[in-house]
Amino acid sequence: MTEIIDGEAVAADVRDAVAGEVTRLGDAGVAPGLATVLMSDDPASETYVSMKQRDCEEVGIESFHVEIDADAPASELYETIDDLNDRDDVHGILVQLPLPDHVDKRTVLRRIAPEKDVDGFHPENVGRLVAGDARFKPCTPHGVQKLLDAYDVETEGADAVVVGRSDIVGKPMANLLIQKSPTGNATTTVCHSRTEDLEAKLAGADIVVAAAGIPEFVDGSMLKAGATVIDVGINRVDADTEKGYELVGDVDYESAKDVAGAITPVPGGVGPMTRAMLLYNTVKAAGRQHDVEIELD
Ligand SMILES: Nc1nc(=O)c2c([nH]1)NC[C@@H]1CN(c3ccc(C(=O)N[C@@H](CCC(=O)O)C(=O)O)cc3)C=[N+]21
Repeated sequence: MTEIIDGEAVAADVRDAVAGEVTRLGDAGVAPGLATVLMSDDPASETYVSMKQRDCEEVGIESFHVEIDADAPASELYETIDDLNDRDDVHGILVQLPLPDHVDKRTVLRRIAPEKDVDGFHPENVGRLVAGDARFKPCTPHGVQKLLDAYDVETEGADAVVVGRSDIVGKPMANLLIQKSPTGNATTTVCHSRTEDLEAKLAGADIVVAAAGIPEFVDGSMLKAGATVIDVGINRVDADTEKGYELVGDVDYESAKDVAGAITPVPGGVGPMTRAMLLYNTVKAAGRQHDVEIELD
């Protein structure tokens, strides 16, 4: 029987643990705060940011939201970041991606104080992750790690294939999987758009992390029987539904679910975990900024 990996349930456990730490911070006189910055008219981005605010409310984290006109000059975003960097009540800062074309992402990500970079995208934090001394693990790969751990998926000695090489998911995911740690020690292959024979790479994979951003890119015929399949894709495709779209992953769920040993659904898999790990990083950030020990593993 294929196990369906319940991201909502594991995320709820993470939120419970985070809420406990919010209480501990409160006892120490600290109210953890997360700032979200949205500079985009994209409806999906708006949805994600409002979900993050709702999550904060649920666990008792203060949330602050700044919206910047998508046509505004980049300087407006820089000034916003500088202000948030200086504020004592803001412990984490998330600038929602993607940004408009006239705004240089690298410059923006470097401007966020590394201590408040709860996405883990600042080059200093990327470097620390690669060096095995992460300050903040990026939320999506960290969430995947938590899912694997919650379902006792053995990574040590496993052959893992990450499909996708983005800075946000593919690269940090591969890094975590190869690290010397109880949730690492996997032999990891990273595939991408220029990979010659994806099928051959996937055929031997015990763990597949699909993060290519292409709807239903991986299908069941490519998988090894019993593989653990983690679907990071959250693609909105046009459909005859109330909203006018439906969410599909990077994995063709119907064909994959009978071959896989365990699989994450979309929605309800990795997405809720990404949001939960953002709360986790925010509480960690607040603890460090106020010298309060945070007990989250
Ligand atoms: N600076 C930055 N940090 C991010 O972490 C970041 C970002 N920018 N830009 C966009 C992506 C995307 N992302 C999602 C997180 C959760 C869901 C999520 O919870 N999805 C639900 C369904 C959501 C729905 O119904 O539309 C699920 O999969 O069950 C989706 C998307 C974070 N991102």
